Amino acid sequence: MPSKTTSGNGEPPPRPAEDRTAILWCNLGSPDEPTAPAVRRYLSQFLHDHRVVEIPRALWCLILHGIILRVRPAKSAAKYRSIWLPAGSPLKVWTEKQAKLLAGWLGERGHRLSVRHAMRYASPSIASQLDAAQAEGATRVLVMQAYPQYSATTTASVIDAVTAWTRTKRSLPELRFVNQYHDDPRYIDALAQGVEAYWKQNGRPDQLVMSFHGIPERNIRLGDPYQGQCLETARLLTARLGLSPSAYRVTFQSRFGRAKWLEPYTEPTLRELGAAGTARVDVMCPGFPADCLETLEEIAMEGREAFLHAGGKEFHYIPCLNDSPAWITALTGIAERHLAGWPTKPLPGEASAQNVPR
Ligand SMILES: C=CC1=C(C)c2cc3[nH]c(cc4nc(cc5[nH]c(cc1n2)c(C)c5CCC(=O)O)C(CCC(=O)O)=C4C)c(C)c3C=C
Ligand SMILES: [Fe+2]
Ligand SMILES: [Fe+2]
Repeated sequence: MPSKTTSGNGEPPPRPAEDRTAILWCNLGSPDEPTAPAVRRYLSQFLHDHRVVEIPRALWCLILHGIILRVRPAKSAAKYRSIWLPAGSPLKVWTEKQAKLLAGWLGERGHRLSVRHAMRYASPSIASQLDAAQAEGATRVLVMQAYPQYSATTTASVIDAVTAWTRTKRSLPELRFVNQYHDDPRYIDALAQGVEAYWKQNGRPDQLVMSFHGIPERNIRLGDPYQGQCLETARLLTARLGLSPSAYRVTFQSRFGRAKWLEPYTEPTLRELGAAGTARVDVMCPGFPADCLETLEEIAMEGREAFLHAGGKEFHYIPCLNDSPAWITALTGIAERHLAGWPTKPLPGEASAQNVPR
């Protein structure tokens, strides 16, 4: 008869696995290359997500396959080509670098864990990175997102992708989600340091425009907290910078389709400021932790053109947080706060408990 300490075949029972933590650093994702077919694949996955477009399925598939996926890929691919880096899409390059820096900084602070970057659309997918983390022995996963402001269109969609993965698995890691950090003092400080450093080198503008990605206004009416969180980020940042209300604007960009999105829209605001004779405008995008198509092309190229063409004199684009030390400090702090209770450093007496010989 097998003893209580064997698994029934004479072998000792499986040793309780040591808990290992992984952080999943998630962003939106980019096409794999700046070509129309690659952009079509990317947009098809992105725009089939019901969190992103809430139009009834049958009607939306008609519009999507009949018009959008025929016309938009070539136009978007040309825009992607204008910002593409030798190593790939800026969004992907920065997101990967942020994950590596976060791993390094947490490692230097004594944490034993891994950090993987994942993309909601295209690659590397959330499912593939969760598989890889589990294959490495991760029993705990902290999901962090490159969306400081919560929106169902982005944050909830990442959570959907993680929970879709859990439905395919028998043995699940413990999971935690960071849903938002729009008012985290470390995030605000990282933004402020970026602006202050830029102004120290380049002088100050007449107007600072803080441009956030838009969403349909209807989503706000249905309870999405996104707009309020953007406004709170802007309030905290301008207070930290000591700006009076007449020195800045908060705007929303990247409108898609004909429905009413959050206003004021960025590009008309830039035209209005140019036409009103504003000599210099600086634009920053506090909701985007990494530079991407929406900041480098839509703001730094198209926005510049709109402002100058309307009569403005000087346009400056202040880069996103990207790999700034203040941002990696902020990410490290946000991660550490959410890791509480999941020891990633040996606790007094605990290290030996996991090494008791059997
Ligand atoms: C269709 C509706 C869209 C909603 C709603 C939306 C919300 C949303 N998006 C971001 C962040 C990013 N969006 C990016 C690109 C992008 N966004 C949409 C549409 C919606 N976004 C499209 C169709 C595209 C693709 C490009 C194009 O064809 O215009 C990006 C950049 C991706 C890159 O590869 O660089 C980011 C980042 C947020 C934060 C948000 C809601 C809060
Ligand atoms: Fe479809
Ligand atoms: Fe978007």
